[in-house]
Amino acid sequence: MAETVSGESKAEVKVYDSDEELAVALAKYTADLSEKFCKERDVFTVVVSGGSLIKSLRKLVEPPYIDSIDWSKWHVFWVDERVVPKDHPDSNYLLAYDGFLSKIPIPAGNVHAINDALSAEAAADDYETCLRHLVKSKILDISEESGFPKFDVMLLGMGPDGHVASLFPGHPLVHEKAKWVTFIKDSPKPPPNRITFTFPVINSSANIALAIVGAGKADVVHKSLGDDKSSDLLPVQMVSPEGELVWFLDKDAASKL
Ligand SMILES: O=C(O)[C@H](O)[C@@H](O)[C@H](O)[C@H](O)COP(=O)(O)O
Repeated sequence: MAETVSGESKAEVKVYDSDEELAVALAKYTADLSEKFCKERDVFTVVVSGGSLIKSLRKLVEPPYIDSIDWSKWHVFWVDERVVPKDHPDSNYLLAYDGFLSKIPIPAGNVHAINDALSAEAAADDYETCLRHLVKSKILDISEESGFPKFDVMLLGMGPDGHVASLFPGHPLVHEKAKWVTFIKDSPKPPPNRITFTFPVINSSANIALAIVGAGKADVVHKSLGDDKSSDLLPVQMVSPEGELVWFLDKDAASKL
């Protein structure tokens, strides 16, 4: 059973007894949104991070969801990507392919990975161009409020330092206001070269799920959801979508709340 802890913002915080229960709930959450957006828009735009999030999505590619979801309507994107070849062990594409994409009947053209032949800077520009085309073709929604693309859902992890996407604490990229996609060449988490969505894009989302497991994240979860806002905001605290934000925590990650 999930316990819902009320956060101080409009975010909903759900705590699960185990990593397994969290994975079941995250699958249902995603499948329910898929049904809603496929009905409303006839497409479903889904953004994933790398890291442990992909493991947390494992129940989505098992019955009943593997059979009930209309995968042909899905368009998949990465909130951040390491600038390495797609078959490199550090690639977020490869992680998602092995854990998720290889198991579902999604059209290859609906999987929007970066161009791994380009430099970080060029790959970021190229990915932004790809998003602009998808806005023109009405696959990707645009926020009337912000003018930035509005994804149906972002399924994100958080690092133990409070980073989300490749937006790290204290890095100037957290303040980017104009670009949709940008690049980083000095990521404190290896590998150093990455591309990342910016906060204006992240925060234009219709839905964001933050899936966080393990005791190693407990301190930062406590800081993020606690009252003490005296120091600079962590990137995860800057996640504040137009739509709904749900934190999915296992009890270890929530142990200091
Ligand atoms: O490319 C990346 O590094 C990820 O996209 C990154 O943003 C990840 O989501 C967090 O670092 C959390 O990763 P963990 O859940 O593995 O700690």
